Amino acid sequence: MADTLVAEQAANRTTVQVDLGSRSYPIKIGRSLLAEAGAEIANVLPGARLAVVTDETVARFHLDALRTSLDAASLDHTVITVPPGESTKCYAEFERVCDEVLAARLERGDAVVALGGGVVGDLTGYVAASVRRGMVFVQLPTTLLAQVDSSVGGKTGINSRHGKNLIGAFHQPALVLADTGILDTLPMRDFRAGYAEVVKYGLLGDAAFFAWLEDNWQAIFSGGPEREEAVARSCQAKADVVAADELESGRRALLNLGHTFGHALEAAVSYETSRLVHGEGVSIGMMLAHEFSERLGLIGPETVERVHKHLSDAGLPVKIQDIPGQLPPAETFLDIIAQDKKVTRGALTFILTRGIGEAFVEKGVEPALVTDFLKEKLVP
Ligand SMILES: O=C(O)C(=O)C[C@@H](O)[C@H](O)[C@H](O)COP(=O)(O)O
Repeated sequence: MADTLVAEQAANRTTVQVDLGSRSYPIKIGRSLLAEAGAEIANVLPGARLAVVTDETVARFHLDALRTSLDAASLDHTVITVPPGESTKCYAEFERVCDEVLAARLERGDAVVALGGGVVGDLTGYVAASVRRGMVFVQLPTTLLAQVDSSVGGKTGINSRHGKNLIGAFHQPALVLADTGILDTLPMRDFRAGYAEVVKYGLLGDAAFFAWLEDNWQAIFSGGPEREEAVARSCQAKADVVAADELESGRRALLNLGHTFGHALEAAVSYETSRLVHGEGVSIGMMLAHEFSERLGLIGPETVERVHKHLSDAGLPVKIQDIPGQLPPAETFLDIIAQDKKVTRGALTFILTRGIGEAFVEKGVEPALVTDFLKEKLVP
């Protein structure tokens, strides 16, 4: 997966390039990048005006630093603040942010800038994709999850009452700046949740990376240089997949490992982040994908056990019972899964695996098999 590595190392910075022809863009990774955001953005978008979208929590910690940097680069900007949490990915906030961008009279060639985690990035990207039929989009991800996954690849969108991310567009950013220094102050629950997406890259296509994570996860958590390496390797893995299949007509679906079950779990708790955040859903979802693969005779118990051990060593939830409170029956999960974007002509699609690093896309999975499996997994 890393054979097209195009990373430049300079002054403890790494640049991973997402190669998409005229829509190619760099992901810059390293400490203190937020303080340089003004200069970086001015370099890519000279003279642009900006709408910075952020949430109230991120604004409290990081907005001043960004504004100082934008002012120093003479970048005229307005700030739009949204509430924190998954419920912000909704029609009402989408409408409000679009209207505020228009009220600020930004032009198509001006930029909408996401300062925040996955929720802010997904919502802001969809605003950027929609206002004036497509404005320039810049990602300043402030969580591990956003730095290794959601800020890269151009999936933008909001949730619907019918499911997660069901309304959206592919709209690539022009620039991603991942300031890894910000992760020092990220709450541990959010760091862990982001780590689930890091593990995903190993599980889906890079057994050596998974083994490296088994050896180095503590250094990643404690902020050693392994952290930057994990972010860069994750971004490179994602960049390779996205460059090969931008619009998810095939291989990109591998990035959805753990997400079919995970999204259903998030919907089942009505996106209440006190019960489950996205990365936790992905962790349980990846376990379920491995257990389901075992059920289908694709892998043995030792593989399931290895994945279970690593995720639980890292403090991530690994079973449905780790989610507090009541959950709906298996049939309700099936209804949610039937709305998944990977469903083709009514056939359920899952990302399954033949081993660590050997995930594959399986179309036409028998619904009864999934229901029976979930019934068992839901037993308290
Ligand atoms: O970028 C992708 O492609 C992914 O599937 C990455 C996922 O980790 C991410 O959560 C994505 O937003 C989920 O996509 P969706 O199409 O299942 O909504």
